[in-house]
Amino acid sequence: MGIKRWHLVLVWILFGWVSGVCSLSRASFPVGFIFGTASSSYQYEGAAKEGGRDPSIWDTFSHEYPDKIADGSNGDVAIDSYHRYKEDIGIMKEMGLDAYRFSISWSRILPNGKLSGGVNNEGINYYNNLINELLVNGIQPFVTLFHWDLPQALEDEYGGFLSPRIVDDFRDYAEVCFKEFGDRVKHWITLNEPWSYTYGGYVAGFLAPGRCSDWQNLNCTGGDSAVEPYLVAHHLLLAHAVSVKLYRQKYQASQEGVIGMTLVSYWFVPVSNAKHQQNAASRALDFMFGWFMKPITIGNYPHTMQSLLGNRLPKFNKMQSKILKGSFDFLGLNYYTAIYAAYASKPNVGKSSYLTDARTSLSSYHNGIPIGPMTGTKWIYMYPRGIRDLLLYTKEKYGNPLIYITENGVGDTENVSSPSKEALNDKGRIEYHRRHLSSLQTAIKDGVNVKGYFAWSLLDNFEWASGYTVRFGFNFVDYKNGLKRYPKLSAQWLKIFLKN
Ligand SMILES: N=C(CCCS[C@@H]1CC(=O)N(Cc2ccccc2)C1=O)N[C@@H]1O[C@H](CO[C@@H]2OC[C@@H](O)[C@H](O)[C@H]2O)[C@@H](O)[C@H](O)[C@H]1O
Repeated sequence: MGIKRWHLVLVWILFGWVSGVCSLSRASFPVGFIFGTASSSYQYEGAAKEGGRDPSIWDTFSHEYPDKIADGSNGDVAIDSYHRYKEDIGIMKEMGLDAYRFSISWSRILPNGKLSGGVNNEGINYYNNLINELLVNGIQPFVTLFHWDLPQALEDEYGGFLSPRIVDDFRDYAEVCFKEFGDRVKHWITLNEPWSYTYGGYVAGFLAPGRCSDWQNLNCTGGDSAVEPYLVAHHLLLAHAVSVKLYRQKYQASQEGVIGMTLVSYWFVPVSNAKHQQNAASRALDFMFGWFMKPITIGNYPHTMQSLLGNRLPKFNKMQSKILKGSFDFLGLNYYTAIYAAYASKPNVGKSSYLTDARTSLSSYHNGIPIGPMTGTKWIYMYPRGIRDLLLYTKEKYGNPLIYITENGVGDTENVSSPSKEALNDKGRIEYHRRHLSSLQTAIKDGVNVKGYFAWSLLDNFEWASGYTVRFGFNFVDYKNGLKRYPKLSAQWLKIFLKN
């Protein structure tokens, strides 16, 4: 019996359906949806002692405590983007990216952190050149003002974000950036992941300035994990709020840009449907995401934090609450992974710490089973559903704000030092991003107001406590041979994704 005409039609329809379902691409997203990559100044620039830049706390931390960095490295040279930004922008253009998220080094603009210390014109020139090169290549700049590299001078003078004095200094720094770059920068992000800066720098001590309670035996440089995290977060929020107020009052009308903050959160999965376990997951979300999202939405901290922390949680006065409330035009959201949350009772021994304040126990495993497939990064288990769940939660709990996914990505820890076929064959990264983009597409269909996605990261770079031992880039950087850039398989995949 010959193939009938209707057989061919059926095969054609089936092929179309299968390829439509399996072949996710730019066309699967709304017209105008922005695709970009993200980076940060200390992780990419290098030129630590060039161009008039003074040290940040990361220069000090990595040099004074090399044992806190997996390979004892630092960002003195990093991947030399300070000198190679034109080449790197050429890579973005070749890949077909729409935008580039980068951060400004505060101590490259204001070397001693304060306006009174003088503006470094070489720093202004560098970022003008970077912004102009992006624009002539049709790439939108999304600019983060603070991605953890605080001027060391402010840490020395008054303890950095431990002091309320940081609020005015941050506002002055922000104003220099609005003034110098705001005619071309239309998307401002005040802070990157205030939770990570606070947790890593003042609770667990693995990020600069490396503070935590002595009794936690984490080899910290001093500190108090029960008090300092809440002070630092309070001042980060106030620094954000006064800068947004300044931008809106003095620059937004003429420059027509928008301003927000980037938060990171795990998605927390309760270990069972029992009420006390669901409450534990909700508390965990409050202590990581709500800690910052509630203040910028309603002007105060989550009730769970207020009731569990009492006087250890600073209070906002009326004016502070007023300028915090609604202090974002868009929310930047960084998502990497999910984690199980279970109820934990108040520890009857030992002292208080952020680590135990939420009365939750967190683990990537439950009954010996991981929450998702392991990846090349020890704390990242693949859980793409979590990006959708976190977005739906934000939509329902916080009034469906405009959101950009400002970071999503995964690192490889294979001990590869040269651009071998194996090193460039990063199928795991393609799978990670494809699955998270598919989940993001579902969230958009669910009505979440998300308008862009930035992958972490364009290039392998200095990964904080992991140094150069973890590679997140779509492009391989050969640290042993002139920092040459090589596209990985994922760069080819993303280029095709963006073309269709
Ligand atoms: N790194 C973070 C969040 C860190 C939150 S803390 C997280 C949880 C965790 O267990 N670890 C690993 C860890 C925990 C304790 C001690 C040392 C290392 C983390 O780093 N966010 C974004 O992630 C990106 C990827 O982060 C890497 O993740 C793998 C880590 O090994 C590496 O140090 C870190 O840079 C960074 O490059 C961006 O600058 C940053 O905005």
